[in-house]
Amino acid sequence: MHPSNYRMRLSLDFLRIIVLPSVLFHLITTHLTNMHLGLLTALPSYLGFIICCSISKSFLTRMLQHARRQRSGAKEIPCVRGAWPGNVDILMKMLRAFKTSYILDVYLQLFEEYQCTTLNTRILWTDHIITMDQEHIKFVLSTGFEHFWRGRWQKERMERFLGQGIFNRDDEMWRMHRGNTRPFFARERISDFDIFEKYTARALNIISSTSNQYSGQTPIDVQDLYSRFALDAASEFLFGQNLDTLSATLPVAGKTKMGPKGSATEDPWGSFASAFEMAQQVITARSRVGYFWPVFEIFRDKNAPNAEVVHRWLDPLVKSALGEKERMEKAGICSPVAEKNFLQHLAESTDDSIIIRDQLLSLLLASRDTTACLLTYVTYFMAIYPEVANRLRTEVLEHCGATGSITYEQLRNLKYMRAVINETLRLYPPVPLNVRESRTGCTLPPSDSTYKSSYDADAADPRPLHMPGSTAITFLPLLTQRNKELWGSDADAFDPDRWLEKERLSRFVTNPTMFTPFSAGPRICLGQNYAYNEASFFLVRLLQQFDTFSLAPEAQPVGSLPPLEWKRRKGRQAEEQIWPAAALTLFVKGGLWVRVAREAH
Ligand code: HEM
Repeated sequence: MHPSNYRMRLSLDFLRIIVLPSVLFHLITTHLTNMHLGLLTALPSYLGFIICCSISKSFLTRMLQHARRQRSGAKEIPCVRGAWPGNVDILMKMLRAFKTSYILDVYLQLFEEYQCTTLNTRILWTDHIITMDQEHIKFVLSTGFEHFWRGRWQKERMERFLGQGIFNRDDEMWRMHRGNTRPFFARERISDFDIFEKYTARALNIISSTSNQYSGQTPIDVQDLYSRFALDAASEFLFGQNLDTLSATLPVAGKTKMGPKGSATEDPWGSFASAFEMAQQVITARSRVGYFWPVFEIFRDKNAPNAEVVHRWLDPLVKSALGEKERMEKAGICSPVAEKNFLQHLAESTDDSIIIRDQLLSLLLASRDTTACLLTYVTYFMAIYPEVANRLRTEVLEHCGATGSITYEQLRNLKYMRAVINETLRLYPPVPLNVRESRTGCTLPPSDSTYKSSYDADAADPRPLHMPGSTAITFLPLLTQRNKELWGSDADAFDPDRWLEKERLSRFVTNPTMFTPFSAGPRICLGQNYAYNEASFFLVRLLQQFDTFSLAPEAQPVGSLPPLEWKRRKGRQAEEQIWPAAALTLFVKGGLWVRVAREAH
């Protein structure tokens, strides 16, 4: 069934779970037993039979899973035991926590409670695995790649927005996209910094004029600015046209409303950004509700209006690329791949405008929100740790001077800059959680060492674990990358030196999958080096011009400052001065409002 047809899927489930058992019950009572049910007894009897069928099916599935486990010598993934049937209380707790708790804390609490790093939440009797286990994440992404795919449920949630793009397809279609996209991230393409130079200059001009360079009085939402910078640069890099969002209306401190992620401006660009972000929020909300989300969208696909706004921006670009291709074909001109941009190359590979548009949108999503997130959190750290900004600036001035062009080699020599970027990606990975689905049942390797010395005998049991088939697995790099067992007792602290000191770095060198901000295995991020270059380039220019960054909490929109109760909790949340939140990618709720200035002359 096509993933966009979620209503049909729901109807078939209704038939399977409710209608079929009812028909069966009717046949049994009327034809086999000649029972006559009165009005009062009919409803509870039918209901009872339906529930019995579901319980029997669940029991049978568990028996089969047990047999498979016995055969493979694997143990069962520990299961959350809620107080209410179907773990409904756990579902309610999670839904509440997603609104007010620190990012992913609700999962961390479950892992701590059950003393394990992989758990089955079994909400509404449906297996759903969550993991922060480094070994299991490595298996899902890399060593056991063939056992997993994005799967039916994820496609169903994302179809209306991301359609047939690379993030929403598996197998043949994914391979086609990956093969088409990879050449555009070759070293020579991503080391040409002209595009970064152009858009960095525009973004820094905005900072200068908005924040009044020498006094830095006016706060600016840098998360919004970085999103525009990343999108404009990516649009020129990918399809040779600038979406020119840096020229559109900017958010104004104290006056701008809070959008789905950060600030929301009221102009055509604002409506695009809002729809783009809202679509991600809708997908996230669907995954939180789980398998039954279509029940809440029977009459209205919540992503239809968002997709429409976003498509309205992209469709003319696709049309023009297909038109250009036709003209070139008629004129008998065939230019080599090296001379084409990504959109032209995509148009060469297919005439299907929907596939082209979906892939274009996927790449815009990949490049805008992730890079903006990285730059936003680096700026946050420079604001709360001025010594980090000073050390960065000293390195920049030493290797790149105060002006002049920047080369790939110069960026490579900025060791402290790379350490700051990595440390930011460790604590705030732009993709903090992700989901896959098992194709068939398989065996996960034994858990990592986190709870090996636990008092809980089951946690210390070194056997592998049985992963049921057709089951979703949510993995949480943000928690793995803050795991004290892997990173040491100071795992929650921002300390770029852990990437520079040989002994501390050896933890990661001997075990690289404890740090996977760009994912791992066959689906590893294609834009990794592009992102490192872009972020480093931007930071060099930023630090050549400015040296002081300070948070402006009074400019944050109402409801976007961290709740006071976080102060009483352990870990980073106790000292957090912003509210990290996630909707596919990580962001700062309400935007990151800072004053940027130049004190030194
Ligand atoms: C700091 C910046 C970035 C981070 C942290 C990041 C992270 C990731 C992650 C975690 C994935 C795996 C997603 C999944 O499998 O579900 C991914 C995939 C991908 N990323 Fe990035 N990304 C960044 C920047 C970029 C940029 C700038 C581009 C392109 C302009 C890009 C293009 C892609 C593509 C095409 C994929 C899909 C790969 C596939 O499925 O085969 N990324 N990225």
